[in-house]
Amino acid sequence: MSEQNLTISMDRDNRQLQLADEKVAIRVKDWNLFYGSKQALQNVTMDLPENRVTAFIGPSGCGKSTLLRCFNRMNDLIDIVRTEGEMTLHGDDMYAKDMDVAALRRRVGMVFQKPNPFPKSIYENVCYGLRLQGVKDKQTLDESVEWALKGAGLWEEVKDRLHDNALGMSGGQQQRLCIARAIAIKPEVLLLDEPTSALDPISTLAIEELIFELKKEFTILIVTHNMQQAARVSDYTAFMYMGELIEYTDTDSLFTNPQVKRTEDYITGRYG
Ligand SMILES: Nc1ncnc2c1ncn2[C@@H]1O[C@H](COP(=O)(O)OP(=O)(O)OP(=O)(O)O)[C@@H](O)[C@H]1O
Repeated sequence: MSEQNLTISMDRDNRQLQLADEKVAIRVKDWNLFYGSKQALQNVTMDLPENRVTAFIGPSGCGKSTLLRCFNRMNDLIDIVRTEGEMTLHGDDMYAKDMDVAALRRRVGMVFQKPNPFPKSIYENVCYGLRLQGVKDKQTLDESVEWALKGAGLWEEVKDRLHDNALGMSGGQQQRLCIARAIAIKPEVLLLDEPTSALDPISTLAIEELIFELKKEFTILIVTHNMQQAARVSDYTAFMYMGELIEYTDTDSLFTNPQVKRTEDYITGRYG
């Protein structure tokens, strides 16, 4: 585990903030990403703190999801993608030639915009990753399913119907199930890509409350279109524009006292 202090840096104007009490989960240095000849991320440098929620905001197409997908190498699945720069997870080079990508994805779990449970029982959805890892012991599986469903705030609602098909649940329940499935294998980092955009306000509130609880155990990185949501759930916020990290600081400062005009224009609704 890295004991490095967190440095939030913005090279463009040489402004640096030191948050001495934070530990770094992911360190990104001079990161570039190209889709073919089109550059989608430009010289992104940032440290992402452990056991905190960091939100990525910015107008459509600014590269939020592309950057999030770099953290578990999901972009490897796209042939035309090329990357440059450094990315480490607790000190380990995530893009090293000998990095086992499946192992990396166990350390960095992901939840997508639309809930995507498997057409299996609630129980089997949650223990899917553990079974893949070869866990067979029923008591271990039972305990993990209960732990993950409690962690995802779903246990009381489903404990009497664990063997029902997950597709019979509401959208909000399905998304919490996907969170339970992701945390069941105890990743270090949880990536949430607009996790509430397909949900109603009540389910959204449940997920936001959950995020607050989950950061006690996991480092959480969330992409959201919704600035109020970023302000409500995150400790730090990164504002991106056209593939660049424009401003990155604690959420209160970013929303109340942005240092860059482009950030101010965005959060005050002048564009986006
Ligand atoms: N698979 C792909 N192939 C080519 N270009 C892509 C691909 N995925 C994304 N892009 C381009 O990369 C840029 C960044 O897209 P990305 O989806 O990361 O932005 P975003 O900020 O998450 O947008 P949104 O908020 O609309 O989801 C856009 O110009 C997009 O068109």
